[in-house]
Amino acid sequence: MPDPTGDPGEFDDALAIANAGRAGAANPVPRTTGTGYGHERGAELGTTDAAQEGAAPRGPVPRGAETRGADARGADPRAGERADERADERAPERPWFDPWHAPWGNGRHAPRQETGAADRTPDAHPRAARDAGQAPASGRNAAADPLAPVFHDFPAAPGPRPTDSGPRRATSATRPATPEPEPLLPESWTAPTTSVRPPTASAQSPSDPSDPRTGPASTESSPARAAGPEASRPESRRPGTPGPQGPAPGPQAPGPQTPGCETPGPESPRLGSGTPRTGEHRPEKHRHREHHSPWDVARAVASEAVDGPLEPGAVPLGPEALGRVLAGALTALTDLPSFDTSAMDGWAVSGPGPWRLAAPRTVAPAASAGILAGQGRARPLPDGHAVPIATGARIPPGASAVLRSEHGETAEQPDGSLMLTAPRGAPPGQDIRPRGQECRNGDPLLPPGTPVTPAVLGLAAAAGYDELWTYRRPVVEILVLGDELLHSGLPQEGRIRDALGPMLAPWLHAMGAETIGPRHLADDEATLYEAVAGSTADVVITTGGTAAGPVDHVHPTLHRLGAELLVDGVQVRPGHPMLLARLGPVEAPARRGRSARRAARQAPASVSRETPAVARHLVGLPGNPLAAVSGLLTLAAPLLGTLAGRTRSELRRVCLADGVQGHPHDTRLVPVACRTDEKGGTVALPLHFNGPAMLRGIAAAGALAVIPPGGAAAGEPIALLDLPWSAAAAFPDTATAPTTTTASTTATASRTAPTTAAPSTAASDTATTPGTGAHGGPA
Ligand SMILES: Nc1nc2c(c(=O)[nH]1)N[C@H]1C(S)=C(S)[C@@H](COP(=O)(O)OP(=O)(O)OC[C@H]3O[C@@H](n4cnc5c(N)ncnc54)[C@H](O)[C@@H]3O)O[C@H]1N2
Ligand code: MOO
Repeated sequence: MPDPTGDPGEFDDALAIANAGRAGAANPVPRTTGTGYGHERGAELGTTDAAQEGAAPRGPVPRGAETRGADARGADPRAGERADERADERAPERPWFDPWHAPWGNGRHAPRQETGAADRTPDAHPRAARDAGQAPASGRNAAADPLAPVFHDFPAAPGPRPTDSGPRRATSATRPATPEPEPLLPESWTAPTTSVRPPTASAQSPSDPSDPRTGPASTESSPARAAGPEASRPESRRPGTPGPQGPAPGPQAPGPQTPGCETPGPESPRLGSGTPRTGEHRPEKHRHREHHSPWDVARAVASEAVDGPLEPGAVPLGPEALGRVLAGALTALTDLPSFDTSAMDGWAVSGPGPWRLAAPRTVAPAASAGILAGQGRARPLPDGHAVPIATGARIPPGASAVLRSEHGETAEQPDGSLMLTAPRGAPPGQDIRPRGQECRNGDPLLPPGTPVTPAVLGLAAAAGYDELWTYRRPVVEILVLGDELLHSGLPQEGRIRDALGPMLAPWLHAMGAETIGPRHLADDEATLYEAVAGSTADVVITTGGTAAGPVDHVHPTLHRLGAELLVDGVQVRPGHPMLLARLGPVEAPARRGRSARRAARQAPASVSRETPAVARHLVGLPGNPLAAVSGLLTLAAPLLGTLAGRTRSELRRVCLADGVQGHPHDTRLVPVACRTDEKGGTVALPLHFNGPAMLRGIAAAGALAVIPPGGAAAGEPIALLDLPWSAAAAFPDTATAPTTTTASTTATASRTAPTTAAPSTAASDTATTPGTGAHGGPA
């Protein structure tokens, strides 16, 4: 996990390992310093316990029943595209690198030829240079450099590499001039809703299943279907529930991704509003321009492709609930604490001291002699008496305070009894946690739409829950396409390892989904058709085959299935061939099984018992691995976020530590690592190795920066797509809060989540964090 605090340490070590050191600045943040981004009243008054708990000072608690405490709760576009796309595939400057593999594209180096690089890859390994006796030209101990060549060098001094050899293309020495502005949302743009290109002849010819390179046509891991929860608890154990839709995920599209202030997004195009455009007779490059959706529009379309969350159900309080989203408010089922409780080991005392100890012969408050946690109601304590008591035990009726064991002195009296004295006294209410201090029965604790975290599980248990009413997790079936893919061992004979199969399932889990697969399918249209048509998942994710190559079967298959293309290409790099299609529905109850139907029947009255047939969707991810990640975050995450009931939030913005070249027309998604600059602000460091086929940058990243067409300069605030395992994604409020105080960072913390009025408990114990949904983070 990236360190959002910017504390260098293990993470930077990981970066260094990932990138094998770099001749350059030792610390990227200082290096960029000059780039301009600088552009019932408390019962525990005066006690340590009160301070610990943040309880408001409390006044005297009258002697009597324990319940009294309860009241106190108180350039050439094409050339530009290619150059830009590859600008960041470069290896950063490492003198031991073969010049073919040296960095380029930031104005300092000429681009390498595509073919040369692949052929000479082995030379690029640092070991090759070591073996050849080469030393880093800079004289810098690169191995000791904790900071990595993943970091961008832009802007940088122009000039070709003197050691460059082989054919080169000219590249601009500086960041390319911003191209003529192309609005992200052209007035004429409408969401494509038509079917797809007709199947090609090649696409229709079945592949040979016995092709040894294909491997098994359908290797399936054990399905992990969403089993509807076995709800068996009384309704009184469920939180109140919202309407059938639950918390409406905010429909707002994020604003245009222009550098600068966050601006509200335009009304996103509604599904079905588009003029059908097939462009089937046009060359691919022209068709592309017409069909491709602006990036933020594509996200909005994906988010709104479904009306709302999947059906809610009761799940036991435990791992099964973790990561789901509350379908109703979490309401306290009890006062907390549910009785006046001793906060300390010591003595419960009644009135001002000294006190006669009710348990004679006990100098220390031994367990056998006093009131222990877990015991029932104790006998009333008469005025002027004390009784040993343990932390967590019920305060006996009549007690006015708790005196800590270290604050009392006992002395034996001539009659053999023990007297307890307190040199500092025992003010009423001291070290008593009054009943209802944290909440009263019925108080709202968390709003619907709150993701279930470990802490939520703990709170729910404390508040009396045995199970939680949550939205069902979306089930995603992963279909990995590509005859060239190997599933173990080293790449060989033109075949490569499948990088997406191992990556997607855990990534989807981190996004709150359940998965089936990955299934590895041969490049064969019939196989793909059967797999998609037969899938019972809410969402099918395919990898590869989205383009127009001879074995790219996704479009023809969707055509055969009569699918409705909601997004057919996105103006984003990498990943522009990504797509989103609506498949025919599968009748929901049959699909979801008995337990889900039972859960639907047991829904609280406020929730519709009808389980509507929900359309299934297919997200087509391009085969290039980083392009697939781009598609995952652009299309799958918003769709799954809505299905899971997550609330959308605006993307946080963080200033770039370095400038990033932009694509002339398209949004770029560039892996970044967040760091703290010298002013204490969070900055996003663009990482190298961000080419479409590369995962090295993203593996060291905490987020993807959304770079608008034309690029972004150092110091510009840039929207981030936080990766689901980054702290910022999981806890967007906490992650962005500190940045509001720095000039170099802009935080966006607005929420569409419903909020819960904080219960009127003691001061700082009242914090209720609404809208922790991180849909807008990773989504
Ligand atoms: N004439 C055009 N060709 C291509 C265009 C274009 O606009 N016009 N776009 C390129 C871009 S950009 C991408 S991205 C790819 C997308 O192609 P597909 O989605 O059809 O993907 P494949 O062709 O199957 O694979 C592309 C690439 O990725 C490798 N791959 C595939 N699956 C995996 C995996 N699971 N793990 C690792 N690597 C994988 C595959 O071997 C290819 O190298 O189309 C371009 N072409
Ligand atoms: O880059 Mo493609 O953009 O490799 O999806």
